[in-house]
Amino acid sequence: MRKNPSSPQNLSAEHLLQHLPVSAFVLNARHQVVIWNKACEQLTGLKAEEMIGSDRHWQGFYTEKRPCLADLLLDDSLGDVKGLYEWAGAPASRTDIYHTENWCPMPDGRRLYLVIDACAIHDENGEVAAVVETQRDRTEQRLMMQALGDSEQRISSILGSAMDAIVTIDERHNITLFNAAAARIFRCAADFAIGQPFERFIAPRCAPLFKQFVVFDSAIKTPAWVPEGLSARRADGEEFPIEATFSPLEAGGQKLFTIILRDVNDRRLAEQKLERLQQEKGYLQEVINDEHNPGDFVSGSKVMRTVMEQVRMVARTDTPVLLLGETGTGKELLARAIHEYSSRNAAILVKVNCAALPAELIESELFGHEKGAFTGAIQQRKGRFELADGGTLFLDELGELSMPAQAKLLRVLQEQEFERVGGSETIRVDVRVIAATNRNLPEEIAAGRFRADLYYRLNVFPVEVPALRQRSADIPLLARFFLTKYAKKLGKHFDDIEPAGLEQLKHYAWPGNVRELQNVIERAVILSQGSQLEIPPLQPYQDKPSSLSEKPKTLESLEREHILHTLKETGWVISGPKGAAAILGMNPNTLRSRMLKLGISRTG
Ligand SMILES: Nc1ncnc2c1ncn2[C@@H]1O[C@H](COP(=O)(O)OP(=O)(O)OP(=O)(O)O)[C@@H](O)[C@H]1O
Repeated sequence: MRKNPSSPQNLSAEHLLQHLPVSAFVLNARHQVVIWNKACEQLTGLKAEEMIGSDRHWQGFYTEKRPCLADLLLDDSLGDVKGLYEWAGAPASRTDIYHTENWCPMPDGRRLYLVIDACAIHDENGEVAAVVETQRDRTEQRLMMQALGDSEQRISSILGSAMDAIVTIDERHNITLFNAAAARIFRCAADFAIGQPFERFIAPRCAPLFKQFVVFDSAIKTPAWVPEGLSARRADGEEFPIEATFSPLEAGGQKLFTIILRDVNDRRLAEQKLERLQQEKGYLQEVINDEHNPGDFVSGSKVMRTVMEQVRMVARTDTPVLLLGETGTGKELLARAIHEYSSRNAAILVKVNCAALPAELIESELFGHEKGAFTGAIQQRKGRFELADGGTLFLDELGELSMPAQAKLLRVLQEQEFERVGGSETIRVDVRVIAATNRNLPEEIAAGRFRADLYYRLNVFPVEVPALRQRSADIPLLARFFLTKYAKKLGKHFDDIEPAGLEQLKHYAWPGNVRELQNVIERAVILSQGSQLEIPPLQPYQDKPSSLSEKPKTLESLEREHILHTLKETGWVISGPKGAAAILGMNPNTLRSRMLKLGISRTG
């Protein structure tokens, strides 16, 4: 007993307060502590002897001076309660108990979440004579609630961002949880779905199968994965195949089932898109590695300006274009220009070098193949026709196309549809075809190597690209264009081409056309030291005059001899600035395929 109570009634009340298992203190009307009970000593660490008679009771709960709930009640200033407490009940009538909650920095350094109640004691005149305040430590519960709230938030954000539909059902099969993906997949808001039987979202014919997986039996503890055979039904009635996992779970004494499912069509579409993107990426990589740039087409001669006019005109249509001309005249560059000037330029131009492909692979390259269509076809592959859908397909070296591939190509051109090798599905595409060849197709037709009907189909708009020797006005323009290009690439500078060299260029026959000129300039840029580009002597090109007695040689045998001769000169080096391809003015790949075709090999 710290204070002599004035009456036996008070004695028992004070005694009761002192031994109350709840922390409590009592203030008189002058805010002085009159009781500081044992539980309060324990909670605050402050002794009753120090507190009784003082107004330092706030020190038990706060590090800085501020009113406690008991002070607010005494001063009748409960209006301030909201700003001072983490949580406060609405101030009620004077006789009521006031309820607040707060994080309190205790004198021993702990931070406690206290539930604080206070109540006024009135004298016989109805004046407030004292106030009792109690404090209960609810830190653990508060932290638990916080952790629970956090994990609930985390779970709901995981559920919300999951790509798969996540649905929970109770024993009556009624939906209790329906995440955002479920709402998207089933085309139905969660508010609408929750409470509905899940059977509503299962294709009716699959309901019996569904029931087999949702068995509320406590012996079943592991999830069941159903990869196929189940179909779901969207809110609008549309059915779709699903793969799903059914997992039994018990939460809060309630038996539930969680169903995680995804639209298999969505997955298939995504896989197809990915595959297509990968193929396109591979193809685009080839295009990037290719140095062609349609913006860099040099044409100064009258004849080339006419060609360019034709190209611009035909570009606006979907007509097939047949580019005819010797090797290296710029046919591919023109094909790219046609694509760029056309309305298809947002899609890609897909090139097929018919000469660089073994005959048996051309069909699979053009039309794609199904998995297992032939040895090595380990997966389905789209052909270049499919890749070019919406864009342009450029068939380079058309004259090298095999007869079976010609027949297929003809069908695509007529019907814009085809089947993959080894497949039966008919695929429709919207493709504009540009073809190029340096062969004389009427001669090839006569020799039975090219289909006449395909020739007439493609020959709707033939563009003759003249040989460089027929447009000598272009030679200085092209030579200076290549000079700038290679000097920049090699970090060199030249004022111009030396006059004698330029004359030589103008009078040379250029059997390899622009490609050969380009190679000559590239080599000159590498070798020249002065301010003028020196052109090395060019070997005059002349066909060996065949003696009258000699049997006239075929074009093919002449070609074979010429390639063989060049290869021997380069020591069988094919690519690079000093390789046979550069000297012959051919693509190294084209040269390799010509060698294959003509049976030229080092050992042979
Ligand atoms: N008018 C031109 N302006 C700029 N560069 C050109 C021009 N014509 C051709 N070229 C360049 O010459 C090289 C050969 O051109 P391209 O590949 O277009 O010829 P092609 O006729 O398709 O040859 P092939 O029949 O051997 O496939 C390319 O590097 C190309 O960039």
